[in-house]
Amino acid sequence: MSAQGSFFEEPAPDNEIRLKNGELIYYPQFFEKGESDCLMQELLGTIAWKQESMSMYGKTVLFPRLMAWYGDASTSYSFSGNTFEPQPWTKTLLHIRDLITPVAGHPFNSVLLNHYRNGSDSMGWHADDEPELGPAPVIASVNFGATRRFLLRYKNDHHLKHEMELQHGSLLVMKGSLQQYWEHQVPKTTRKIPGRINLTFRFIYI
Ligand SMILES: O=C(O)CCC(=O)C(=O)O
Ligand SMILES: [Fe+2]
Repeated sequence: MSAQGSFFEEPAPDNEIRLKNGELIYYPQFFEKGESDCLMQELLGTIAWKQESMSMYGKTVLFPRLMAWYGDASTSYSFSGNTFEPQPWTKTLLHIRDLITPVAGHPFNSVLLNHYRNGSDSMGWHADDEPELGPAPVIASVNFGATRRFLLRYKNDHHLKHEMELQHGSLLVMKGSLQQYWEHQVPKTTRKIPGRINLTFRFIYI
């Protein structure tokens, strides 16, 4: 196809996944392997990882993963009864943020990090639809380490599903009305797998 032909036709990029009332864009190799390996080690060693707890039916339950919250000083974030005060940006987190911002086409002032230590660590069904994220949040999700399944289901019809495998060095941008209409999860697996780190860059409206 000539350059002119492709210019006028503007084919939808094949990394775009258009769901009913929501949109995903997946870049499987956003970071090359060597850089991904370095970033993973750097984040494992420098982030203030913590196993947080939530209260459920009057009991204190530990989240099945380690977490950390970084961002601009003004951004605090609440979910599952917790309010997280951000730690100041590290050099590595700013480096990653500055690479993904032009691709996501949206600024980010905070990042939630999750460390899934093995296949028993997981994240249950939820949508990132807290009011401070605004009505149609753009969320950029960066992945290092073990490939994990990422499942989506339509809130009003659980038969409507989408499944992806998020690999080492990948970037997934969630946008449009995805958080309003869809939930997502990272299920447990019995496979013997190494750890995985996920970073979700967000914009908190203050
Ligand atoms: O680990 C993932 O891929 C998902 C993380 C997530 O959904 C979140 O932090 O809200
Ligand atoms: Fe999420």
